Amino acid sequence: MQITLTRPDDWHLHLRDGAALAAVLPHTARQFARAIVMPNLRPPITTVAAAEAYRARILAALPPGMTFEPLLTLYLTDHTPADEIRRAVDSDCVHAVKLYPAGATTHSDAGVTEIGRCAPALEAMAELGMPLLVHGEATDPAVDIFDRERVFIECVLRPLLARHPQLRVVFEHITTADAADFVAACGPNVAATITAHHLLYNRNAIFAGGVRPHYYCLPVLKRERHRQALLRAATSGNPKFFLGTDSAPHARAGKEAACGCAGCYTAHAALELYATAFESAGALDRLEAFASFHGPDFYGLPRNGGQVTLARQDWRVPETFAYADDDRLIPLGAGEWLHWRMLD
Ligand SMILES: NC(=O)N[C@@H](CC(=O)O)C(=O)O
Ligand SMILES: [Zn+2]
Ligand SMILES: [Zn+2]
Repeated sequence: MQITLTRPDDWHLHLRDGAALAAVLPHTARQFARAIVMPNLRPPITTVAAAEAYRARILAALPPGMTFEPLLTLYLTDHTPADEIRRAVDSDCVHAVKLYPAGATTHSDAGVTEIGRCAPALEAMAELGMPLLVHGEATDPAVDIFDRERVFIECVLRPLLARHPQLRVVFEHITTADAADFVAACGPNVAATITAHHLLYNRNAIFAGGVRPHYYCLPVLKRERHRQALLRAATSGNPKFFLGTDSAPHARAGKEAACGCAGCYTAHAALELYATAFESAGALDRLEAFASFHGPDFYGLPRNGGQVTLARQDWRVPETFAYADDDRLIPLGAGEWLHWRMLD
């Protein structure tokens, strides 16, 4: 059995830089025509000039013969000027601006401390139609980690949309029924990405027989009720929900540590993981729209030409991949069997 899809895109991806970039990029470029590339480097990508330089490094790291279009993003700070938004709109390179609440996740320390400080940039974005991508978690350490997304909706996102009703927003990597319901109830200017791992796993995966750092990401996996709500949203056919892997590579030493980094690496088998999730819901026929149509339609970009084929075929995920810093990269599902395989 095989399924053929219009070539998909990844609307939320971490490619890192340098040797790490060179290690992970072929996995994504093999499956996806384009990806929205996150700006949380050190230092973060806060200007169009920095985004253009990063785009050139990504293209230079692409193995000969592969094609891939990186869609860059700017990292919003308390001080992003409206002029930088105008430059981004005029560029062919930058397609969105990313809100990291300061302290919410990996490399977010330069992020936004108080969203009110971003009013000039947000007004320009609302006026010019530049999408705001949101890591939606409350950062008050008193808020329970499993409640951070829900609290963010009420304390930040709902008031933000009330102040800027035209603002185009992608609520990234949603993890709760609350977020899925919120997005579904908003106007067509609000959409969401959903990762494969949040469709496949609930929070038990982090603690199955012992602590499993490779299942630790942010926002953290939630309880089964939420996973089921995400699966319903992803397979609903609603164009507000689309594919964004949040594939977030970290060297093994950074993950398997007393204070391990947040992020799951899924680029090695992204489509296979999504196909597994959609099949579990009896909705393989909805995968193409989620993976290949809803994203470009929201971003106002053309859908891709070309196709990819997935075959019902058992294969074992490698235990590790080569990475940077003389270390290895542990993929999600390392050493486990998958039952779908993308054909070359
Ligand atoms: N998702 C993660 O757990 N980590 C991401 C950052 C992010 O997307 O929040 C990373 O850059 O490692
Ligand atoms: Zn995030
Ligand atoms: Zn991410």
